[in-house]
Amino acid sequence: AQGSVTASPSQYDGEYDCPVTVGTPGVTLPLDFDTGSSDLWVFSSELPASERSGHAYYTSSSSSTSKLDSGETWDISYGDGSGAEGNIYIDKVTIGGITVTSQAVEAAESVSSEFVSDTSNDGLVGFAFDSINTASPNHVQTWFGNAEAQLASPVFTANLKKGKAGNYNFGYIDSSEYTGSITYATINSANGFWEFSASGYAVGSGAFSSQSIDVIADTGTTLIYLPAAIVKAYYAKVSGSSNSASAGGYIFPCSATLPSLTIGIGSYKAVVPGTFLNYAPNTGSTCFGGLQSNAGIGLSILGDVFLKSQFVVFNQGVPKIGFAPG
Ligand SMILES: O=C(CCCl)NNC1=[NH+]CCN1
Repeated sequence: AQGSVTASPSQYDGEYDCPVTVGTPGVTLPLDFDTGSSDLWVFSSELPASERSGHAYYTSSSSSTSKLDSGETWDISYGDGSGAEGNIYIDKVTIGGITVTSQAVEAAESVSSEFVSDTSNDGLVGFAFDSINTASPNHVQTWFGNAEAQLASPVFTANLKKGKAGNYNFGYIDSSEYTGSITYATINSANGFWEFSASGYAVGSGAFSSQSIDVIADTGTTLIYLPAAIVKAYYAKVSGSSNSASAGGYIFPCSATLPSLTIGIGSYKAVVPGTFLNYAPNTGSTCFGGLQSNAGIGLSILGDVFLKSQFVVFNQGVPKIGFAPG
């Protein structure tokens, strides 16, 4: 089998949400596909009504195929401080025409304020490795982990776009979605992430600095977070930029022309256009950068600002990750 699903950007490309059908009869929810986590959870009838407002949700008792995963709970916290927790049902989950008949569906009993106010999604689908799934006392498998047996190849691809719909594909690599060739990096999945070593960086037309940068590819994080020294070198080329405590990161005059950012993957030079690095308006005539320091995060993250400039292959079989111009 193979499948494909549309990925729709929220405002400012903050996240990319995809339709996922759960239960019988199916309820279709827009879920945030997240390669930085490994829980599939949904807004549910078990939430207080106040936390469900503005959201669609899953009602396990209305699904004839739902079965309580007795004794199992989940409780997740994300890098941005948001979180959710609840209990678990086993039910049917279909994405892009591929159905997993016994998927652990983590039903939310409580969600943090970030999720209540983010009405773009009604939950997340984690596409990282099972080792960081939060279900307890037993891990549950990701949807992709369960779907792999149906796929010709243990791969999914991300073809995210700036300001318009893109897509995720499952089980195949569509050569019409990229140009040139795909360059792969070996994945170290010890921390449960799609983690690899980038080979260096360049700012605009400047010299490429060869250095190993430990990063994760994370569709669930909006921006790019790199070591402070690299970020400082980037904004040194943006006149009027400053690292603003009140804004929570680097800002600059919205009239600034931003240099591109090149990230090395092996010998491949992945270029993020300067326009992608003006993330969104801040206050007044200042704008907030799509590249920020990883200080306090503990690792570097290639989030959507980077990923939407590339075609990305996530191969869980090896594991390895591949990049090509989108
Ligand atoms: O939590 C992280 C960072 C892992 Cl280091 N990414 N995934 C995500 N999902 C919602 C907000 N962020």
